[in-house]
Amino acid sequence: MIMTVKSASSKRFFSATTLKSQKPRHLVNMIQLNNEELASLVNKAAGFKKIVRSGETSPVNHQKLLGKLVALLFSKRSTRTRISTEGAAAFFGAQPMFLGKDDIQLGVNESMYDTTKVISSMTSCIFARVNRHQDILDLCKDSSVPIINSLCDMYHPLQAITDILTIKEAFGKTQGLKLAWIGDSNNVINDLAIASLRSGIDVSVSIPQGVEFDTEVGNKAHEIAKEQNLSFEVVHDPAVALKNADVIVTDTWISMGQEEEKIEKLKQFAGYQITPEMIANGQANSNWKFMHCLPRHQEEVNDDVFYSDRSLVFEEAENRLYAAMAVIEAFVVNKGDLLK
Ligand SMILES: NC(=O)OP(=O)(O)O
Repeated sequence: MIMTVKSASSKRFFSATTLKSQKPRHLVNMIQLNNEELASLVNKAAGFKKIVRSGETSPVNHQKLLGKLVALLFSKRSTRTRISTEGAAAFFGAQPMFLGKDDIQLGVNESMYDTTKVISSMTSCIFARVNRHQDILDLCKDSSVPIINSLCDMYHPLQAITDILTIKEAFGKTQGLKLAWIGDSNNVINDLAIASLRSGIDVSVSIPQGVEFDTEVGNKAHEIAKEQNLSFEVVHDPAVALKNADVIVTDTWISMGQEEEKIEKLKQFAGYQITPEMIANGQANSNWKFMHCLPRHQEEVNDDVFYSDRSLVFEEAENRLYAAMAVIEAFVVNKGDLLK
């Protein structure tokens, strides 16, 4: 039976329930954004950087989430993600609330479903740092406020937005560049590969023999590359990836929670430490720059590269703040309208 809404009070009820049942837009990974949306987030981040760097107070921005809570549901430790998301929340006038794994009932006394319902009922968004990608998907399913993936085993979208901003600042453009990844197959390169291709950057990923690149991400990367006449490849020889590269990137080989694999990983990654000799041997472009999302370990890059004037690592770390601001504005203040 179809019921028509007739009375004014019914109409009010109808619209209120419709509003409440509207699903928020979440930030899961770079696959879910289109090129324009990513570019808009990067431009927004650059705009916030100008505001913050100029020292100007920004009363309009500081009011946008005044009196609201921003939850940081973190089951893993963090320096950059925690500082940048807390800083971004404060910039918009919100109170950031850090909910570490020893702070709340989740996982000990309470299910993810109940926790999600409760946290989202009292906050304006949830930055979630979890172990499994499925946890992000579960949060998205049950949350009434935006979930911002703040790292899971598959993706790290806040880092990818940051990295595109950092590349754009360093080169004045993104189109026409080549990015070489020399390292593990992990959450950072999964999102960075997609974000780079969405920004007009060719991508060459070098991972050791025996390490697999994620199939779904690889397929999507090839699809975007084909659409945009770009190149995406996964190779096992760092010299192949480095040939004509403008941006050279790596990350830890031993992710949080995998510390017991260290000895095996060091053997598997022999020859993967980024050094000036490796870069010269690979014939990177003369204007090459180095990036690393941090924290860094000696085995993946030596000091001569990491602390050189080619290294963008600390600019990149600071840019995390502006990426988090852009994401809060787009997903929370503008309710998922990323082009606004
Ligand atoms: N790059 C990054 O996510 O750093 P943290 O783990 O310190 O947040």
